Amino acid sequence: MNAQTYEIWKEEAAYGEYIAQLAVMSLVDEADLTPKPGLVDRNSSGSHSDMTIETMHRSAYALKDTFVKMAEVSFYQKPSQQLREQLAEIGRYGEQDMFKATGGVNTHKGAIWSLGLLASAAAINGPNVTAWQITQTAGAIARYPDRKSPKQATNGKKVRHRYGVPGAVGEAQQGFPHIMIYALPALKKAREKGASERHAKLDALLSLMASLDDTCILHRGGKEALSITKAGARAVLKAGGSLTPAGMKALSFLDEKLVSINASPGGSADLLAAAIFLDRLSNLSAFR
Ligand SMILES: CC(C)(COP(=O)(O)OP(=O)(O)OC[C@H]1O[C@@H](n2cnc3c(N)ncnc32)[C@H](O[C@H]2O[C@H](COP(=O)(O)OP(=O)(O)OP(=O)(O)O)[C@@H](O)[C@H]2O)[C@@H]1O)[C@@H](O)C(=O)NCCC(=O)NCCS
Ligand SMILES: Nc1ncnc2[nH]cnc12
Repeated sequence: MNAQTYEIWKEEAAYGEYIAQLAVMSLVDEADLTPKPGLVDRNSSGSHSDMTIETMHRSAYALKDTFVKMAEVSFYQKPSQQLREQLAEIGRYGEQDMFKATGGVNTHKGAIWSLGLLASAAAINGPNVTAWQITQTAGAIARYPDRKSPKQATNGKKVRHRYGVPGAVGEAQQGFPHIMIYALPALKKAREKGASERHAKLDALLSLMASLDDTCILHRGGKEALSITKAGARAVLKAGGSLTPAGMKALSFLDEKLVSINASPGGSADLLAAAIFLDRLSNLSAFR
């Protein structure tokens, strides 16, 4: 390796590491955000009898190498069939690492998918790009088929077929509209109102829950659970969001309701982590 190649290699390795660290930090931030309706947080396990905050942390840290590898295979690439299948293979190994770290519990399967595509897109585009450019690139990768995908039915596949919703795959293929139209604007709006980071993230989560057709909720509780979730999240936002006492009361009511029907907005949680990742990447742009 000559000196110039070594310098390029060093910069790429550092940027891949930076992207992966941001991805892991975003997962940890999402897990730590409290109180979240129906989800694992620092106060409770929500609707999940098999997960705790420690499980979420272990899972997030175990995924660091997966995100590093996804970034590394993406430098100097464009969205392509080959890249899609390389990411899918790394993603499937990542799922195994997650199951090893959690004792077989599915904590972040959806997040490996969404954040994996965004980490790859971030590596393709390099520093100082907008969230829109990254989500568009990620969408272009997701539109290539994963020809080696196992044929067995997943919860998501069953639910997509039954209710005709786009699910995690459609969300990515469309360039993550729920992040661009709901989560990132909600973060911005709350900050403009002077909200703390915690309240801004809670409002971003609620804005996702109010509109997302979350296959995790549909699988566990069907259409009724999804309507309850969307209406409950809208009620919190209508009451002024997590910043106001009335909004917090409505949030606590929604949490109790979701736990009582065993509903979990796991898809919204994943998209919140993805929005935090994009927000950090475009705000920090500290990498030189
Ligand atoms: C392409 C895959 C994402 C597979 O997707 P598929 O639709 O086939 O379904 P699932 O296996 O069900 O996974 C989808 C997960 O995505 C999250 N999600 C749900 N709705 C949306 C949405 N509208 N937009 C974005 N994301 C969404 C959700 O993940 C969270 O929930 C999981 C926990 O749920 P829980 O009910 O507790 O646990 P389960 O095990 O599902 O249920 P039980 O059996 O216990 O009852 C947790 O993972 C959260 O993250 C959905 O679950 C992708 O997985 C795939 O193909 N991977 C292989 C390789 C690959 O391409 N990798 C990535 C390359 S970049
Ligand atoms: N905080 C959380 N609780 C439950 N499932 C999740 N999936 C992703 N984040 C989650």
